[in-house]
Amino acid sequence: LRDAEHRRASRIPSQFSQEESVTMKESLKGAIQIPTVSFNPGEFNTTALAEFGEYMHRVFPTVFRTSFIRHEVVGEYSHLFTVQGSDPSLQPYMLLAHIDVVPAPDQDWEVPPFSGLERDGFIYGRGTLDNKNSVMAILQALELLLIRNYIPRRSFFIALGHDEEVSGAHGAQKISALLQARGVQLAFIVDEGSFIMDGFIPSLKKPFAMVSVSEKGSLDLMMEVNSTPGHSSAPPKETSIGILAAAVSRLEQTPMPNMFGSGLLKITLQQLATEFSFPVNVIFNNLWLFWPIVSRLMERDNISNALVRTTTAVTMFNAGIKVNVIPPVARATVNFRIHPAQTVQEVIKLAKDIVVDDRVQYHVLEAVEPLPVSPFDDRALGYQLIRQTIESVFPEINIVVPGICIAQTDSRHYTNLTTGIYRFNPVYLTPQDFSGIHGINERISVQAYEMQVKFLFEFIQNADTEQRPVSHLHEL
Ligand SMILES: CCCCCCCC/C=C\CCCCCCCC(=O)N[C@@H](Cc1ccccc1)C(=O)O
Ligand SMILES: [Zn+2]
Ligand SMILES: [Zn+2]
Repeated sequence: LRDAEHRRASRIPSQFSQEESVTMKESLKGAIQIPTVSFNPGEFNTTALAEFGEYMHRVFPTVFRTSFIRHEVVGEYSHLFTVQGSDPSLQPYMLLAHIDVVPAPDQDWEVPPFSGLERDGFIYGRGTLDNKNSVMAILQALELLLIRNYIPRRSFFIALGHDEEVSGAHGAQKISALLQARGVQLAFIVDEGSFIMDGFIPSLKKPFAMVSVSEKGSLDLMMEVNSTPGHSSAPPKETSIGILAAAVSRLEQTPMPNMFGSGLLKITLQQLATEFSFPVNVIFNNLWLFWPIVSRLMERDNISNALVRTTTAVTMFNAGIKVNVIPPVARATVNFRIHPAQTVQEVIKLAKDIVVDDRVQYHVLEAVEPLPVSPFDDRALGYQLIRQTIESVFPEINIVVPGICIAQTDSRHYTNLTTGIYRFNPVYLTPQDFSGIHGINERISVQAYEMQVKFLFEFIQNADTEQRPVSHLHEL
């Protein structure tokens, strides 16, 4: 008990000076200005990635000169930090983020995407939400803690991948293998993949925090139709293009089954019920009765639809060689995002059953099963630490709920090291902000970024506990 009291007394308050606040936002702007773009698997801006490594040394000097922090470059441009805690009996955890960004053509942006310009309290640029905000906030929080002479009790790792946007094969996958070879097992991981949701449910005015405890899988299915080439003046009834177009159209017109009944979403909505007024609260509290209506309503919007089913997106279509030649081959690639209650094999079978055309051949280009659901009960240390930290840093947030990440994250490469994978960025996100991720005018407010640093500053200290924190939010 004396130890607990001592720790409480020696806790470092998350207050930053004016000068520190200015420095942290300027450091983020500098990070945005380095165009660490991933174009295709194995095709990166290596000059920018190397520059980013040097930049981290420059803006976080204390992190790099601290004796109990080991820094390693993995896969040429990814970074692994091992922060040695003072108590080896506590199982380590890991914070994840990625350095690379998707391309951003200048066109349509209000400010150039790699300018890091500040306008009306927002920092604009590619990576401000996905995911240089996390890279910089993690290291910034650690730098500020170290300056205040902080020594962690619990060891932790920081893994910064350089190719998340094109698979993570050279970064996260290599770091994962390295840690496995060292016999590391983690208590939990925190990665990107969810936010404090603001305005995503029309009848819910108050924001809520969603911590994603699972993530959808994916399947890139290439469909191919071959036909005999010839002169276009005497065409066959159907060409390879026509056959394939009809096949992909059938896929688009026939959504995969609604999995609302067998998913985590029911728990998400049940836990959210208290936030709604009558009659929605009654409906969400009695989903055993109302789930057919709710699941239908969720299909209406693209984002909530993505939560209830495996989605089908025809993303590539290539065919034809000349205006007057019957095309010998037509190819289309369909990107399915697999609901956690389904498997890759089930989705392939469903797709074939929808197309029902023997002339179509199928090639699996890439397939990833959905990730298992990480524990989110009262004993789940990672989940409860996130919840506790939200409670102290964002006291205005009434509720923290478990959810599903509709995209994929680098965390999928670390399932060998832990069963506790939590995806959460402590940043408010509106549907408009969401459209900036991989879109145009991606931005973060200066205040939101400082709150993210504050969250991590608190979280790292909270993780020094040996017990799971007691949850005060949302008692069932
Ligand atoms: C009732 C609750 C409503 C809540 C609505 C939830 C809305 C979703 C909001 C935010 C989710 C943001 C996720 C951001 C993470 C993006 C990660 C990403 O883009 N990953 C890539 C990885 C990848 C995969 C395959 C090839 C290359 C890259 C991706 O998934 O495409
Ligand atoms: Zn990302
Ligand atoms: Zn991304």
